[in-house]
Parts: sequence; C-alpha cells; structure tokens
Amino acid sequence: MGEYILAIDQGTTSSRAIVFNKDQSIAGVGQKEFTQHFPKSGWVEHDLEDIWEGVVEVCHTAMKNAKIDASDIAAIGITNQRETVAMWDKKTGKPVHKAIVWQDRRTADMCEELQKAGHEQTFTKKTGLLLDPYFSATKVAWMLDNVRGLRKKAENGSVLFGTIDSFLIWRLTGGDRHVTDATNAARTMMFNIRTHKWDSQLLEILNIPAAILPEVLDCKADFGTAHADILGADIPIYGVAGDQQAATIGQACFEPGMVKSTYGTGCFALLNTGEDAVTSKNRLLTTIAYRLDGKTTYALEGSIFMAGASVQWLRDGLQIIDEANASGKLAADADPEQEVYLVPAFVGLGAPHWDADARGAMFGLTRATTAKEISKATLEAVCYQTADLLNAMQKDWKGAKDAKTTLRVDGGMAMSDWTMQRLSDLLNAPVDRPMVLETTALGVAWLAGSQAGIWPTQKGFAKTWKRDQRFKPKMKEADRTRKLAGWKDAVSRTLTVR
Ligand SMILES: Nc1ncnc2c1ncn2[C@@H]1O[C@H](COP(=O)(O)OP(=O)(O)O)[C@@H](O)[C@H]1O
Ligand SMILES: O=P(O)(O)OC[C@H](O)CO
Repeated sequence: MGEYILAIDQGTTSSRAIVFNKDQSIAGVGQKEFTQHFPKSGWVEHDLEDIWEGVVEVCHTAMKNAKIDASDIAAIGITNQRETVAMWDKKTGKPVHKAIVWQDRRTADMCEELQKAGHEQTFTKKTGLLLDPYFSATKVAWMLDNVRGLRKKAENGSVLFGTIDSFLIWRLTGGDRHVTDATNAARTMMFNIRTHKWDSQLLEILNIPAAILPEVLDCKADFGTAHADILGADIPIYGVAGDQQAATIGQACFEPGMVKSTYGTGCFALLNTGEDAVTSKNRLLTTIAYRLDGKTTYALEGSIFMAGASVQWLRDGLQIIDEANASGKLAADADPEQEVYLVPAFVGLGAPHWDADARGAMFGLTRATTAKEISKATLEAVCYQTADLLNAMQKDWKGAKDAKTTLRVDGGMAMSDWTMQRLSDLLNAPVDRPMVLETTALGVAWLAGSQAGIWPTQKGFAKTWKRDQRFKPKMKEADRTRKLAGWKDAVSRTLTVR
C-alpha cells in the first residue's frame, strides 16, 4: 500500500490538490483557478464540468510535483467550499444546471417569505442556521422551481443533489456512491444537527423530495473508491469535511474552548463547544465541527464575507497596491493620528449583524488621508470584525470566557504580520500562527490518513501542531478602547436594520 495522502481542496476561487508525506509534510501541490459566473447582479455560479476537470488536473499536477504515482497514494481526503449546490442526472452524471455558489443571493425573497410565514425558529432550532440565502436549501428549491422538468425528475429519483464533495465523490467513484459527511450536511439547512437526519418537516416546507439527498457519513469513513481510469490507480476516499471544519481539524482545535479563524476570501471563526450544540443569542451559527466514530463535536461559527477580498479590492478596485503583501507595508506607514474606519459591507454584513442590505462605507476622511490610511483601515476592519465575533462567542457560551488557548489563525491573509499584530492588539489576546498555513488540506489529510491507519491518532496529531509565531498585544488600553468605540460607531451608522 502507498504511504502518501492526497488532499483535494475544492475552494470558491480555485481548486488545490496537495500530496502529503507520511510525516505530514507537503510533497507536492497542484492549483488551478476557475471562472466565476455572475449571470445577474447578486448571482454567483460555477460550471461543474470546469470544477471537475480542474480537480482531476490538479491531482495529476500534485502527484507529478511530488514525483509519485497514483499507486503510491494510500487514501484521498476531500474538503470543499460549503453550501454550494450541485445537481446532476443520476444516469449520465451530467449537471442539470450550473452550481449555485454560497455567495449567491438570488433566494433572498424566498428567505424573507419563509421568515414572514414564521418558519425561522423551526429552521434555526433544527439546523443551527439562520434563514439566509447563504445556505443550500433555498438554492435547491430555486433550481427545482426554475429548471424545466426538474421537479418531476427529482420526485422519481432520477436527479441527485449534493454539495461539491458529493458531486466529486459521485464522479470519482464512477457513480457508485452518493454520499456526504456530517459537516457538509450541516450547512444545507435541511439536516437536523441533533438527530443527524434529513428533516422531513423542513423538506416539506421547502417542497424538496428526499430522494435527491445523499447518505450522510462520519468525517472519517469509506466514501468509496476513486477509479483507476481517473487518477491512475484505485484509491479509497477516507476523509471528507467542509473547508472551515477541515481547518478546525488541521489547527487541532479538538478541545472545547479552542478557536480558529481562517482569513481567505472571507473569514470564518469556529469555536469548539464540545458535545454542546450551543444556541446563539447573538446570531452566530451552531454547526457540526466534526463527527468521528459516531460522536459529534459542535462549534459556534461566525462568518465574515469580506476579509482577503477587501485586500483584493485595494489591489483591483482602488488600484492602490500591486500585490496583497503591499497592504501591510502601506498600513505600517499610515499617520497614527488619523482615525479612518472602513466598514467593508460590500455584499452586506455577515455575523453577528446579518444585514444583507448594508453597503460599504468609510468614515473619518480628511484632506490628509492617503492610500496608507485607507489600507490600514481595510486591514483593521478584518480585525474589528473578528473582535465582534469573539465577543459574541463569549456572550453565548461560558466555555469561551476561559478559553484555555489563544486564537489560531490561518489562510492567505494570516501571512500579513502587520494584520496579525493588529489583530492581537485589538483582541487584547495572543494570536498564534502555525507553521503549516495549509490547515484546510492538512485537516482532511489527517481524516484520510488516520482512517487509513498511517497517520497518528487525534491526540498524536494534536501534538504535531507547531507554532510559527505568536503575536502578543502591545497596544495601550486607552487606544484600544477608543478604536473599538470608533468601529462600533462606524458600523452602527452603516447598518440598515438597527
Ligand atoms: N500578505 C497579505 N496581506 C493581506 N492579504 C493577503 C496577503 N496575502 C494574501 N492575502 C489575501 O488572502 C486571500 C487569499 O487567501 P486564500 O487562503 O488562498 O483564500 P481562498 O482559499 O479563499 O481563495 C486573498 O484574498 C488575498 O487578498
Ligand atoms: O472557499 P473558501 O475558502 O472561500 O470558503 C468558503 C466557505 O466554505 C463558505 O462557507
């Protein structure tokens, strides 16, 4: 048997494959961006054939770069952008529509109608989520209502629904398996996170036939075998998790009270709450962190829609930087006397506000304001938003108050020293950056590798987590208090629902 693990990370803007050595170091990487489709304002779609071809290509690239053959791989782990909806024909495997992406807001009216009809409590109680277009359910309902003949096919079981992991597994196994894992199921708004069943009451409200839904497995399980004609050898798929949950695992946040925050396109903070499915009073999400050997660990999640994407806006929109890294250098040179705030509500605000209609705003501009202060305000906004999430977590759950550990960070933006220092300053808490920033792929590689029996147990894996740098708070208390108050004021002036 081979001794390498292949992790497939199918993200929102690119697909990555990483071959891991037995000692958990990286042997080879493949990465490919794919086209984003914006057919109407607020709509975001992905071409599933594009995703499929890209994933197969990056797997081959990663194996080539690692200088190994498919037969050297012991197992595959799959992690994916969550909530995005795929539907395909059961016989041919052909998609019946482009995938509707998590960022897509087309079902905002549907969500409002469901709210008006008094269904929000029912959905939240059962799924831990809020009635928001972000999640899969209303996107599935939209497809059934809008693709000609689809509802009939769904009712007679000739089309299938899945999140991206399900779609990839269906293709990799040549249509043998229609499965997903508990973390992905938890993001669909159709799955009861307490009973671990697709919920018939919710399906009835949404008029979604149960026949289209995948079987839900633990994160470590036998998800089927990827066929030799695709990757070059028959390889078992042994691990699956949504990308933010995979990062929680990759950061070894296995103890209740541990929290990680991933700074990619958006930012997603997950707090391990152990066996408690904590109900938030502050509009955080209750979600499944992982399910191993039938035992569920829950998390509170805060989702921020714009993190690294705001830095992309500095680069591509305002064109005040050439590359993302330059944002920190500019911020470091900003005039400390200027109090400029950016509220990056470019696509509304996520947790804890969930204000879909809010739009971005900048406050405190003077004739002296330059690209430096704007850059600083952009990076600080991500830190302030994280502070809001962690405050909400502390209010929601007593276990978060005496969290034993510090915030563990990862994702592209965590490479910015300036931002991580400012984050620590504004949180007034240490921020730990690990050696391996590819925590998402690492998390799912651990699921697959330990299931294959060649990677350490959970405890052993947790011990391998290594810190690259700890950022400690240096800001004076008075400065922090003043700045946090300024941010609060800026947000309150931006919200449409107060
Ligand atoms: N040095 C940096 N400073 C600030 N932002 C950065 C830096 N490097 C990368 N980023 C941001 O991080 C994001 C990419 O991170 P990544 O984890 O690859 O995201 P995703 O998985 O969502 O595509 C980009 O939006 C980019 O603007
Ligand atoms: O693909 P990413 O890294 O932007 O993550 C997307 C999240 O899973 C959306 O919930």
